[in-house]
Amino acid sequence: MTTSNLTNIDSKSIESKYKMITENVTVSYDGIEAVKNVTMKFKEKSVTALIGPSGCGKTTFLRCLNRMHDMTKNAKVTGKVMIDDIDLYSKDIDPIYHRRKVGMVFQKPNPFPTMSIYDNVTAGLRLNGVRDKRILDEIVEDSLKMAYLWDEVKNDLKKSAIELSGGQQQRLCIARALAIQPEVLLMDEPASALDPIATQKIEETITELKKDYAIIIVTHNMQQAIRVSDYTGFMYLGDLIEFRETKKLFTDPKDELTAKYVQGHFG
Ligand SMILES: Nc1ncnc2c1ncn2[C@@H]1O[C@H](COP(=O)(O)OP(=O)(O)OP(=O)(O)O)[C@@H](O)[C@H]1O
Repeated sequence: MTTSNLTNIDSKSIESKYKMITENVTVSYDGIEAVKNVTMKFKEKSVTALIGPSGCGKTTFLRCLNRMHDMTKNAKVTGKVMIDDIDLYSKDIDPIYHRRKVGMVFQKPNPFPTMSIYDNVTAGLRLNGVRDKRILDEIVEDSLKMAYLWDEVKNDLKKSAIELSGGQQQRLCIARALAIQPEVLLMDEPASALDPIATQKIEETITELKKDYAIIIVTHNMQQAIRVSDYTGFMYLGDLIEFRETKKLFTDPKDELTAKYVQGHFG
């Protein structure tokens, strides 16, 4: 399928200010393309959802946005991923410095199991040489507040992270990602391992975080995309089929495949 990605980008999106832009991103595993020529623009202070059937390339694409494929031996990425006009894949940049601008939250909560809540949040900072206790304390409080976990754990920061509930662990992982002060937050099905109440909390957290961040979220759950996102990209077999404001994509899809998918004809 060769749908032109650019023609299906909503014209309103193009006028706005973008935090991140991908240009013709292609990812192949052992020479087989899993993501094909994807061009997308991610606005500041907004949530963009990536939807599509299993295996369509959502996670593969998301992982390009912070160069996570650098660690996958059989993966090859081509194209550009621009953050504030700097190409993350340019040979002239320090990938570690720029990768720090992009935080990631995974499908399953993955706090460091042997560490306390406090140490989980500060792990990345300490790795980057921050030692000042006063600064660390401040960042712990700010990050946990941003992740809407502070009130539940403020008196228990030395408690082991694995003593938290699944939903709390996921919000701790969000706090850990925020502690290194990223500019973009990537979330790969952040609520799929959680119960409905924890899911609601994560969705509320996402809605609050978008006041400060560009958030890109992969989700299987179309209702979740409708609830939390401003823009949605529908992918199919590695192609970006349609990318528009969420409301429009779900109520007035331009592409027949998108229409079939959002109406639940295949999944
Ligand atoms: N490390 C890998 N090596 C080889 N092929 C891979 C690898 N990771 C993913 N793939 C393949 O790439 C394609 C896209 O996978 P990806 O996980 O990105 O899809 P997805 O849309 O996120 O799926 P799901 O919704 O099931 O998580 C699939 O065909 C998958 O089998």
